[in-house]
Amino acid sequence: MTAAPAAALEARGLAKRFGATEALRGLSFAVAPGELYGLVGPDGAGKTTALRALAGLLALDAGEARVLGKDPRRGGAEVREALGLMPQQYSLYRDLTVAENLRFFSRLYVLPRRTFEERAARLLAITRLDRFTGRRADALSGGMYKKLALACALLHEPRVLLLDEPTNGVDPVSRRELWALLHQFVEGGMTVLVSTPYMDEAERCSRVGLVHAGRLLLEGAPRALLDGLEEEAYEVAGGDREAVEAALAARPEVRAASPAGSRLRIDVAPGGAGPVQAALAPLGAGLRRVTPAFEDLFLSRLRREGAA
Ligand SMILES: Nc1ncnc2c1ncn2[C@@H]1O[C@H](COP(=O)(O)OP(=O)(O)OP(=O)(O)O)[C@@H](O)[C@H]1O
Repeated sequence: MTAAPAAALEARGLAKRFGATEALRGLSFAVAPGELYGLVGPDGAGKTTALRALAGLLALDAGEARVLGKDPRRGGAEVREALGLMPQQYSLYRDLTVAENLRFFSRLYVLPRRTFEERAARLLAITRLDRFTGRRADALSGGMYKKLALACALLHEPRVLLLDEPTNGVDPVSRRELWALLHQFVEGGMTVLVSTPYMDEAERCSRVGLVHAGRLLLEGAPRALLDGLEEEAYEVAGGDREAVEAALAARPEVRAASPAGSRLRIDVAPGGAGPVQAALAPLGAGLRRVTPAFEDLFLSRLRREGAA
């Protein structure tokens, strides 16, 4: 008997170059069975390339990908059956209905009819697509389209699910519904790796890896990561924007600044708010302390790495 692998998914020093672009530069992380792990990072960070490597769709230049302890390019049927993938551009048949798309994918997975019917009914119910089975895929909203893609990717009941930016281009209500679905699957014992460019989604994962330029910047449980943030976050309101930005740029305590609607959000070195406030007061601007978010954490770590 072989022992079960400790990690459901493992990326060990993944490296991949496309021409002059180094998409992955030694990316490593592991996802435990039953975990909801978020790979969070901006566009171009290497998230899609990492997911493709784990799905066995990519020849790596260096490093190893493992799914349930197996090389996904050599694991054959065992890996194929265990793994579900929802790529960013999931190719549903746009001129087929919701029900026809599900049936098409069930044939790909060679599911017996009874099994298909039971699973499709359950997936349609939990995605709340059961009222739209006759609607063509090209007439679905962005959120409904993603949910149908998710249902198709789940038809063969994978133990491990890879989702590439499932909430990209989806309205806030559908985003929340998609995350609720992922939590349900994880409660049912599935391992889920999800990539997202939205920093605010990091808090919905049991563990996150912040990715930038093909490497992991930071990894951990969301709350613990935020608690470990050294900088204090503030919002700056009032004053002439240009003058305020110039004053902030001159303050060494200000470690990062980014627009937040009509305001500015800044990360300040511990205890550094006093001098910043003093510099802003003559300009008619002030500071308000806010709860740090993942964006603050990301910017702080980028700056420390000398990448921002
Ligand atoms: N097939 C390819 N050919 C050339 N360059 C590629 C290819 N795939 C990815 N890249 C490049 O590798 C880098 C990482 O891309 P990747 O798609 O993995 O990032 P990402 O984090 O998923 O972001 P996005 O949301 O923009 O896809 C980018 O600079 C991208 O342009």
